Amino acid sequence: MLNGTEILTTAQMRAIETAAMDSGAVTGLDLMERAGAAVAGQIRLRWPKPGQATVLCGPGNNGGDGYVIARLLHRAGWRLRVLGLDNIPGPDAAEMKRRWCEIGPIEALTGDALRRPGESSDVYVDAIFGTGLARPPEGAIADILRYLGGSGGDRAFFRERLVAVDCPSGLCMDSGAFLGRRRQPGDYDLQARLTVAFDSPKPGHLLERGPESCGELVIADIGLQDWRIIEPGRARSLRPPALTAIWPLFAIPDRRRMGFESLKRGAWLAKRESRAGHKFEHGHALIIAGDFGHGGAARLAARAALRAGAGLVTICPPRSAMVEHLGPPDALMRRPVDEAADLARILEDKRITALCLGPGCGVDRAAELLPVALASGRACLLDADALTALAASGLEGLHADCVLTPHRGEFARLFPDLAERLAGPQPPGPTGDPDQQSHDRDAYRAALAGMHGPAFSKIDAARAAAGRAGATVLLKGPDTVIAEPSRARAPRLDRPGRAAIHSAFDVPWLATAGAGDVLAGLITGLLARDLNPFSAATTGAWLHAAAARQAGPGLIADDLPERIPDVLDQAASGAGGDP
Ligand SMILES: NC(=O)C1=CN([C@@H]2O[C@H](COP(=O)(O)OP(=O)(O)OC[C@H]3O[C@@H](n4cnc5c(N)ncnc54)[C@H](OP(=O)(O)O)[C@@H]3O)[C@@H](O)[C@H]2O)[C@@H](O)CC1
Ligand SMILES: [K+]
Repeated sequence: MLNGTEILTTAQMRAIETAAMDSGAVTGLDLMERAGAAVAGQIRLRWPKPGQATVLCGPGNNGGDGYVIARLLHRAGWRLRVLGLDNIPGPDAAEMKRRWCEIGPIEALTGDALRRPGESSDVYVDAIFGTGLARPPEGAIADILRYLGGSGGDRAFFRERLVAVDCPSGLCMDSGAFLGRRRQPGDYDLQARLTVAFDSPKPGHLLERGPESCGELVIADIGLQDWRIIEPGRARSLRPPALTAIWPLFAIPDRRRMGFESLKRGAWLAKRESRAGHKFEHGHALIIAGDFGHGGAARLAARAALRAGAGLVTICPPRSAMVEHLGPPDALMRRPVDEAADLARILEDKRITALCLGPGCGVDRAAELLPVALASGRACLLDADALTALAASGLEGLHADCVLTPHRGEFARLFPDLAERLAGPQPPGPTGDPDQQSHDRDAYRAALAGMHGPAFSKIDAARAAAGRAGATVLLKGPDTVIAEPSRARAPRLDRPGRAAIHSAFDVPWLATAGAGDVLAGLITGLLARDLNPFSAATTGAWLHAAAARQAGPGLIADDLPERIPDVLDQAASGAGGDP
């Protein structure tokens, strides 16, 4: 069975919906009715006393959901204003529109109508665009979206009252970017109080602007689960390869969907921990440290590697910095490494299974040791200064057992063109000029080539980077994306490997000095234990945020490794649904 962690791209969602309808078991009308009922139900939960609602309906099926919501709220005693377009939508939305018209009028969906004095509502339902948004909103609709985002000075007013159907309109569900806008937080970006999405989270709910714009995210079950499984027992849906999300599930109301992949993996880790065995069966990790006075980063990494369950961990500073590492933990071993030859000698011991290079290392030292580390063929976690050295070497020597953990700045040093695409404006939408439109659409489609959605996403960037590096890439952030290179025998750009999103927007205190070093150590420990690079990176990211969640605000990086036993314990006992 699939679990609540799987996210679906908009293309996968459409494929599943089509498969369900083609089977004859449900109709599009059934699905739309369920979707609308889910949103109306969530509104009634939060506003138990019927009030006034304004429902804004767009040209497609998202608008169709809006007409259902209007009908169901009306039935529950709400006063309704429905604003819509005079287009002829697809058959399901058209039928829902017809059913609403038997109840009440539809006003034109214009900024003037929305702004009309004396028409204030308790709830505004944004059913303008959903997963079908294909290009930046323009004209009257763009004006409406800006107004809902606060261009009239009412930002706080709408933030309290806006309920988004499937997603806030204008937000690209494959990237979390507002189409046609700058990637940075912009003025008048829509911010909903509540977003009710259907069946599964989409990448856009979890990436970039998505989490803030969606507000509280509720995933509503609309009965599509039978069409999400190709092979029983495998959490894979339709091609392109599934994305998995490891994320805090506090917003998902259905507890049955709370068993999730990382929790299971945590339980598995803890189980392995309790299995009797020799320490070497759990691997041996080397953590390279830097000059005197810079050893804290490597010590944090070493402590984390121990907590992640590596059988042995050795920290390797230069001889002159040895004294800095003489304190606890006593479980840590120490060996000096002054130059590349020292490291090569240590690596003659075949029992060393992984090494971590970068935290507090210094760029020159990292550059000297990097070729030996890579040539050893051991699993390598490369972070911080090692990434700078790697960028200078043109990614030379990387192999499939490497994990790179760049933040945005390091990513830009390693993959400047991808970073530029990621930061740059979205492909422009067609202009309002009818003579220009077909030309613009072609240009727009051309600009989309090579992306999996309407905008170049962090997933696209991480996947392209992993493909280029031939290694697993973990692009850090509150919306960490992890991508592995294609596992096809000959790497193919059109057959990327797995990707995961780890959403940790709920633990802002994790952005603290040394936290990245702990993450590097956790992943190194897991690599040492022979987890494959993708699993080590995703599990490490989850452990890291779970430990931060346990520690709470006021966290310093030193606290993180100490929380790992509790996280594993809870995972093993199946408790702590919100690890
Ligand atoms: N998946 C499911 O299981 C279920 C999905 N359901 C619902 O369906 C939603 C998806 O519906 P959808 O595919 O009709 O897309 P939607 O978001 O309504 O927009 C498409 C319309 O907008 C237009 N358009 C696009 N961009 C534009 C622009 N910038 N400016 C102007 N127009 C623009 C586009 O026109 P076109 O590109 O064809 O010219 C088309 O007419 C989904 O989010 C969910 O709410 C539920 O009902 C049932 C279960
Ligand atoms: K919407």
